[in-house]
Parts: sequence; C-alpha cells; structure tokens
Amino acid sequence: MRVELEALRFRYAALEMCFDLSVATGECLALLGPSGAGKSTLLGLIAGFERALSGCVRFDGVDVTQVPPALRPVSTVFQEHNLFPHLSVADNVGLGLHPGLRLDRAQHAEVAAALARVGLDGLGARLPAQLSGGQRSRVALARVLVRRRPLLLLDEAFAALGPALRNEMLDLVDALRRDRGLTVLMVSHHPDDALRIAARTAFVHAGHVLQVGATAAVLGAAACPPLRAYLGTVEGTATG
Ligand SMILES: Nc1ncnc2c1ncn2[C@@H]1O[C@H](COP(=O)(O)OP(=O)(O)OP(=O)(O)O)[C@@H](O)[C@H]1O
Repeated sequence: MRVELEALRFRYAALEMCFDLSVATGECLALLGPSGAGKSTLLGLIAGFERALSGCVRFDGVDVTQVPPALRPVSTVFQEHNLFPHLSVADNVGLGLHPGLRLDRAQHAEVAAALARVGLDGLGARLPAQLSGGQRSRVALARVLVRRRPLLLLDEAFAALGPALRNEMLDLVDALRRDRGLTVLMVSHHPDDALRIAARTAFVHAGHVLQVGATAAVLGAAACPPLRAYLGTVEGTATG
C-alpha cells in the first residue's frame, strides 16, 4: 500500500509539526531523528491515533485523514508489544483475528502457522513471561501476520533487544515484508537498523522531514547540520 502525507500539520505545546512524505508499496522506510523530533507522532498520525489539524493522509490515493484507527489497514508494533500477560502466546496472536478470541478451526490453524513462520512453533501454550525478549517480539510479529494489514508501523519495536537479536528481528521483518508485500515504516534510534533493511531513510527534525533518500546516501552525505549533529559528526552539537 502506498502512503502519502501532504502538508500534514499537528501541534504539541511548543512543537509545530508539518509532514510531507511518500512511501511506495512494499517499501521499508526508516525514520531517524533526535528525541522529540516527532517520529512517533508521525506514526500516530498515519495510524490515526492522532488527529491532524490540517493536511491529508492518503493510502493508495484514498484520503483516510478522518478514518478512525480501527478502520485503517495498519498494524503498529511498539517497544512494549502490547502482549497480555495472563493470555497464552497463541491467544495473544489470536486477538489479532478476533478481539473476543472466538476463533474457528481455520483461524486456530492460521495462528499456528503464524507462530511457525516467526520461529515459535510449539510455544503457543506459554505465557509471555515464559518467553525471552526476542521471542516476545516474535509474538508481536505473528499477530501482525494474522491481522493481514498491508501497512506495518514499527515504533522502536526492538529497542530493548541487544544488537544480535535486533538484527535477527529486523531480518524477520524484512522477510515478512517481502512475503506479504508489506509497506513498512520503522522508527529507530540506530542508523545501523536503517542500513540493514530500509532502502530509504527520512530524517525527522523539529517536526519536519528534513531529508529523505536512499539510506546510505542520506547517512553518508549528512548534508544538513542537524543531521550531522544527530549522527555525532559535529563536535559538541549532538541533540539526542
Ligand atoms: N501526549 C503528549 N502531550 C504533549 N506533548 C507531547 C505528547 N507526546 C509527545 N509530545 C511532545 O511532542 C514532541 C514530539 O514527540 P514524539 O514522541 O513524536 O518524538 P520522537 O521523535 O518520537 O521522540 P523519541 O525518539 O524520544 O521517542 C516532543 O516534544 C514531545 O515532548
């Protein structure tokens, strides 16, 4: 699914935001930028958790700016993963199919297939607390799979994992994107995450997309001073 943001305005206290951005179907775009730049807000505007003051969000050319979050074809994974501690892994995934967990036989099979796809075959009966952090991330991705939404938003989803596990999860996201033709927007604090799976990167600063382009080019050229400060290539001006 193609995503377009056009002059999408939002405001939090002192920060005026206005986003213009276009993401192609099946693309993975990374959103990098200092803390407080507006990256999570940008994802929230796409998911519909935040209501824009003006401007427009389009999915495949259709204006969804006024569409409530539950009706948008979007799955979001946050760092906390939103797993229910008292429900089994399989039920946590099943919630993606039916909020009351009344699943038919085919849906149970779909849950099992999704767990197998993310490498959790046979672990459906466990509680989230009986899994490692990496495995809990996999549960969140299995839920994304059963929801079958074409747009996946990752908001620092793997920030709590060490580098090796984070890379494993990024590679899994990349594989799922290819399998399903998902469009992925990924907020991260690690330029390495962008280099690993995002063909393009947008640099967000003070409520605007300051630069967007091929990831290696954006990170390599580091043309604008805020980007150089973010990357730490200018002494004494890092902003977060
Ligand atoms: N619920 C809120 N109420 C008021 N201000 C908010 C709220 N959420 C975020 N903000 C402010 O809006 C700005 C953008 O926040 P946002 O979380 O989008 O930034 P971010 O780039 O995702 O930061 P981080 O990398 O630290 O998560 C910040 O100045 C933040 O303090």
